[in-house]
Amino acid sequence: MSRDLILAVPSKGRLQENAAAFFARAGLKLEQPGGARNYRGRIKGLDGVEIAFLSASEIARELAAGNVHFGVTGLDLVYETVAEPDSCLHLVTPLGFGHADVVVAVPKAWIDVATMADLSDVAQDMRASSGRAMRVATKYIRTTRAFFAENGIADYRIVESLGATEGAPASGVAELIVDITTTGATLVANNLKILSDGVIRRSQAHLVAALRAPWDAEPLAAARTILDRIAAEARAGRIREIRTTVARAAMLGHDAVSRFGATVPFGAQGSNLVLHCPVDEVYPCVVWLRENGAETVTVSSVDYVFEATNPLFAGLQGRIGEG
Ligand SMILES: Nc1ncnc2c1ncn2[C@@H]1O[C@H](COP(=O)(O)OP(=O)(O)OP(=O)(O)O)[C@@H](O)[C@H]1O
Ligand SMILES: O=P(O)(O)OC[C@H]1O[C@H](OP(=O)(O)OP(=O)(O)O)[C@H](O)[C@@H]1O
Ligand SMILES: [Mg+2]
Repeated sequence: MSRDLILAVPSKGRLQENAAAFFARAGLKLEQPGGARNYRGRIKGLDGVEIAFLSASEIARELAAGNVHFGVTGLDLVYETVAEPDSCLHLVTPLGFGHADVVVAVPKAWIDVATMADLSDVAQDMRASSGRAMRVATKYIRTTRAFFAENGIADYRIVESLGATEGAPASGVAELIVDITTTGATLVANNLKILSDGVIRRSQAHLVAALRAPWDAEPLAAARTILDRIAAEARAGRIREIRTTVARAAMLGHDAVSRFGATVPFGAQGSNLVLHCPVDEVYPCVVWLRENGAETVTVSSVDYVFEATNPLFAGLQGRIGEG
């Protein structure tokens, strides 16, 4: 039996390119031998990992079943597809792309309807006047049921919609919709508005681990490598490296920690000072260094910051065995 770690990556759609770019930035180049129609791949130069190219919603299902160890998919799909995600999945880290909100949207023409409480009144009025249930078009069935129940709305009917959901109210298939939106352009084009308390979930792509997957020593070791690289890339992205030569370098380094949240990764040696400074604090830190006698200060981006500790792997390790 294969002892490989199986990593599921979107094979198409919005998340595909971003996912491949994300792993590449972490030094993990996904290889798909045989082209886009081959649904198995590897990571260049890293043994013990098999890539499964699947659709984003399939990835959520495969994670819940424990058929893959890691997967990249949207939180919207995780919560829609999996009954009790907290018991079988571990969210390793958000990935900073694939942002979309799952929302309740109604026709703009409903000027008196702005909140979920108003929508509850609509459902009652509709039942009273026509004897029919209010209809909600969506593919987010589990998500809709849970959110409507939380808001005390019970008298409605879901019309399952697998595409072009925003068109449902205009075509008379449903009164309102639950769907994802990113720019809002599709809602506007279809004369729909989001209820003020109708944002059900803010979603983005996550790296997710399956607690029920077979976490033998080999896949666990591969996970450590992958997460080491991802953590190093993420750390590097949050800082810039500041270099200068200055009198009292050790003391200034010490002060920079409390003033700017910087770190002094290699300690101060003589008058050489190297700081890792949070991106937003870089310029204030440079100004302060010059005020304290530094003449030339250089700032550069760093590709990776590897540390002895790996919080992403520690987080995963802490949960394995729960599934
Ligand atoms: N503007 C967006 N529209 C759609 N999905 C988005 C958007 N932004 C981010 N996403 C994320 O991408 C996920 C996958 O959407 P996508 O449309 O790529 O898949 P799909 O082709 O619809 O998948 P399937 O065919 O399995 O239904 C969404 O569930 C969401 O998490
Ligand atoms: O707020 P916006 O930026 O306009 O994006 C939202 C739209 O994008 C998605 O559809 P997609 O294009 O993925 O088509 P699909 O319904 O076939 O998945 C989603 O279902 C919305 O319809
Ligand atoms: Mg889509």
